[in-house]
Amino acid sequence: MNTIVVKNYDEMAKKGAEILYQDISSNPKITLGLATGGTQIGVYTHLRKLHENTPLDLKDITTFNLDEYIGLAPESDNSYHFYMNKYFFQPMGISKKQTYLPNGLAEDIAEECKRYEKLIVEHGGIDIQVLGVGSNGHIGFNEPKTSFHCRTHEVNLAESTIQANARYFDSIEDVPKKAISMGIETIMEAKKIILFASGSKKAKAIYQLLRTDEIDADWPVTILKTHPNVTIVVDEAAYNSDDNNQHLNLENSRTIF
Ligand SMILES: O=P(O)(O)OC[C@H]1O[C@](O)(CO)[C@@H](O)[C@@H]1O
Repeated sequence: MNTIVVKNYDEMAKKGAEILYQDISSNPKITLGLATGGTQIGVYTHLRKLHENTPLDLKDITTFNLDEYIGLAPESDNSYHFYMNKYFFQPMGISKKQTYLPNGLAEDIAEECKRYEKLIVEHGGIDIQVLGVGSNGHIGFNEPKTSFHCRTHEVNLAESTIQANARYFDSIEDVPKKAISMGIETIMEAKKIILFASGSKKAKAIYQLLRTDEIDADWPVTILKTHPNVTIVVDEAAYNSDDNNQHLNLENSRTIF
């Protein structure tokens, strides 16, 4: 794993945008796996600025998102369809036919999950998967104890995830309790993974990833230790918890301040 530690959220976002800009420039037919959440807003904002300065050729890229809430229409301003249009697709000038997200309104969710998996395969798989991490260690919406072998599937969101996401909704009752998420196996098939984390709320998850040798279903993010090409861009607050300072295990990693 290549670990890049930066000062704060803004530095994480800039570094992340630079990496993505480089990867997209070197492969105009790239298939990107994309994430949502507060972590990625800065990354997408900086990527847009780089694109405005020196435009990328984006007409042949394809994107697949990690997840979508079940029961939210694409027009709902809390849906991940809405988020992606607002922060990425529209500002970058990416057309609808290049982008895929799970349909949270599908009548048959199991069928929708199969359809989504098939689409990914038909596009030759994901070249670069962007990930955030939940404070409970989830990747996509794969909550603690999810099988490492699952493919795109229906998820019951953990109570801590519902609480964490409540900040975007009028009330906690409005937060969806279910989602469709790419499975851990689906994520792990990406050729390259780049994970972003910022803030002390993510420190426990980052500790489990960087400072223990275990691959632990209680911390889904720990599966990334088995992927051959992972870059982690993390800020000091997410990297430097009290626990993190005690057990340094930085083999195979490179740290830049
Ligand atoms: O970036 P946030 O808002 O902390 O969310 C963490 C992660 O959880 C998710 O919302 C669930 O997929 C991701 O989109 C995000 O990367």
